[in-house]
This record gives sequence, C-alpha cells and structure tokens, in this order.
Amino acid sequence: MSANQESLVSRFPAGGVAAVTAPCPAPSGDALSLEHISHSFDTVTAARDINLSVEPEELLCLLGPSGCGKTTLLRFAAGLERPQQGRVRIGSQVMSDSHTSAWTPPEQRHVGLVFQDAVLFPHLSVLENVGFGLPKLSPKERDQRSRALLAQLGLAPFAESYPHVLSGGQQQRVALARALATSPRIMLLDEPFSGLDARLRDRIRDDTLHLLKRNGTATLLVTHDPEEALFMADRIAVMRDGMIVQQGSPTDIYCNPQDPFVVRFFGDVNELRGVVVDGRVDTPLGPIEAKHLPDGAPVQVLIRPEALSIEKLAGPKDHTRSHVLMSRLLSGASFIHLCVHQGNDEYHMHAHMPGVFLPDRNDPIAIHLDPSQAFIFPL
Ligand SMILES: Nc1ncnc2c1ncn2[C@@H]1O[C@H](COP(=O)(O)OP(=O)(O)OP(=O)(O)O)[C@@H](O)[C@H]1O
Repeated sequence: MSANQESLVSRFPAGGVAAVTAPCPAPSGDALSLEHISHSFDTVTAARDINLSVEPEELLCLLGPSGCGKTTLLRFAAGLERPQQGRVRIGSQVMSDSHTSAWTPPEQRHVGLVFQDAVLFPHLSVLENVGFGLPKLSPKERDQRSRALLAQLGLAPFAESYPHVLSGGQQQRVALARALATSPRIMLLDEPFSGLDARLRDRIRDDTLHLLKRNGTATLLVTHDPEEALFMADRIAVMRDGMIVQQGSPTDIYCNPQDPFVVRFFGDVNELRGVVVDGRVDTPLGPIEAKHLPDGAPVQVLIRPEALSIEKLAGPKDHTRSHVLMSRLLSGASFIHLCVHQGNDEYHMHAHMPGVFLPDRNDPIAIHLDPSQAFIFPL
C-alpha cells in the first residue's frame, strides 16, 4: 500500500471505505469515465491520453504488467491523486477536470475501495466493521444490511468475532463486504486477491464475482494476472507503458489480440518468423494465411501451445523427424516439449493437450495446427 493509500485509510478508518456522506443521484451513462488522462512522475509517464469507462453493473479489469500505470488510474478515480491532464467523471458528475480545476475530494466520491491488504478496525467486531460506513442508518437497518452482506460471503458465523481471529481470506471478504455496504457508485479493487494463497484466492475470487454481480455493482478491478482478468471481467483493458493497448470482451482480447504484447501477456507462445508469399506464411507447421499483410512483408508468427494438437505416429522412436522431447502433466492438461523439423532446421515448440496425454521421449508425432490460435504480425 502506498503512503497516499495509507493516508486515505486513516481518513476512512474502515480501511479504505468512503463513508456515505450524502444521498447520491443515480448514475447516468457510464458509472466511471476517465477522459484524455495524462500524467507523469518526473521522467516516468504513467498515463498517456487514457480514455476508459466502466458501464453500470459492469466489471472492467485493467490488466497489465507491474509499473504500467494501473494503480495510478485507480487512484485518479478514487481521488487519491489528481491527474495532470484530463477529466474524471463518476456517473454524470465531474470529479476532477484539469481545464476547470474542478476537484471532488475522495470522501465525497462515494466509491468503495479495497486494496491488497484488508485493513480492518481491530477493536470493532466483524459486524461493526461492515456497518462502519453506514452512520445514517438506524442501528436496526445497519445491522440487517451488514448481516445480509456477511451472509452472502459465508461470514455470518463470524459476525460477532474480532478481526484478529479471522484468516487473511476472511479478513479480505470482510473488507469487500464493508466496501459494498455503502452501495458505492463504483467499486475500485486494487489487486485484492494477490496476497492470498492460490486455493483461497480462487474461492474468494469466485465469491467476490458473484457478490458484485448479485449487487449489480460497477467495478474497476486492477490486476496483473491474465487468468484473473479472464475469470472476473465483463471487459478487459490491457495496459502497457501508460497506454491502453486493447480493450474488449475477454473472448475478443484472447481470440483476436491486436498486438503481439497482448498475445504474449496471456501466456507461453511459440514464436516463429517468416515472410508473406501469396497471402500466406510458410512455417514448419504448414502454411498459415496472412491475407491482411502485403506480399514480401517480414512477419512474426505467434502460436499458442493449445493451437497444436499432437498425434502419436506408429513406428519406432525416431529423432530425425518431428518428435517428443519431454512431456509433463499439469493440472487439467498435458504439456509437451516438441522438436519440430522443417528440412534441415529444428524448432523447439510447446503444445498443450487436454487431459492426460504423455508421449515418451523420441516418439514420432504428427502436429495439427488450429490456425485460429496462430497470430501473425508485421515485424
Ligand atoms: N508517487 C509516485 N512518484 C513517482 N513515481 C510513481 C509514483 N506513483 C507511481 N509511480 C510510477 O509510475 C509508474 C506506474 O505506477 P503504477 O503503480 O500505476 O503501476 P502499476 O501498473 O499499478 O504497477 P504494480 O502492478 O506494480 O502496482 C511506475 O513506474 C511507478 O514507479
């Protein structure tokens, strides 16, 4: 957590939850929009003319490597930082505008914030932590709302417990319930699952997704984990070096990547080079169509391991043809290292096969390519 986040937490001691300060008008249009946002820290450009919006009830994942500027954008939305250029709106209301110097402080933005580390009041019970941001409700209403949220997250038995007896995952769920209790106009989640071990993380992601969807809460989730983005998002915006490289539905981003960076960011790829001839590129796996590129263009060919389907050929082990180097079982798939031959050249490639498929070293193979998982970009 940064110093500024900590200072917000101390201003909102409920651990980053902005308390309800006034009734809020229903948002119109987008729940959140960042318009032409640019910002530099000394020599680092964290945002370059960013345009991004979150629709009502939408869960948008901002996905990118460490240092690309994700948290900075979330901080602009929360009001923890003021962008040097551009405008931030929540619903129809302008929160900050570099042209007019308009500025709404964080505590009046009516956002829910959850960071990597849940910061709960140690001296308040779980129920009191969740109800902390609801001073305007009667004690009975506050109790009902808090208990209903705790029940949705499977935390009802812990309502009277104190935070120190909860596990990290349970504390994170209390932080989520507390942020949601105020019915924020938008939830801003900054890597909220990254401090949890893998199994717990999967469960809490699942709980969180259902909770946000049941409550119809517009959400901006920052993550560096592509699996998490695919699991959680209605829409993904992929970010690199302060820019949005591509945004679209998870299927669109995964199946129609517009940039080699996007392909590589989603995992292991086999990389080849070639030249377009008659609208095709010749590869060791056969020709691949490249009608969108001019003849003679040098290209890179990126092929996902799951695009390769392996067939074991009959006959003795043979390392002079395409063959298996090694195979390993992963959870839910088999990972096969291949030596692929083309003329006198050899290529080391990876294939994923569903289930248990573990051919032996030097087994001769045929390789079938699914061209929809092969992407060609100009060099
Ligand atoms: N207050 C600051 N002062 C100086 N540089 C900053 C400040 N805040 C962020 N930066 C720099 O701006 C860039 C973007 O940072 P940001 O935290 O937004 O990235 P990120 O994508 O969220 O990374 P991570 O996933 O590691 O948190 C980084 O190079 C970072 O070092």
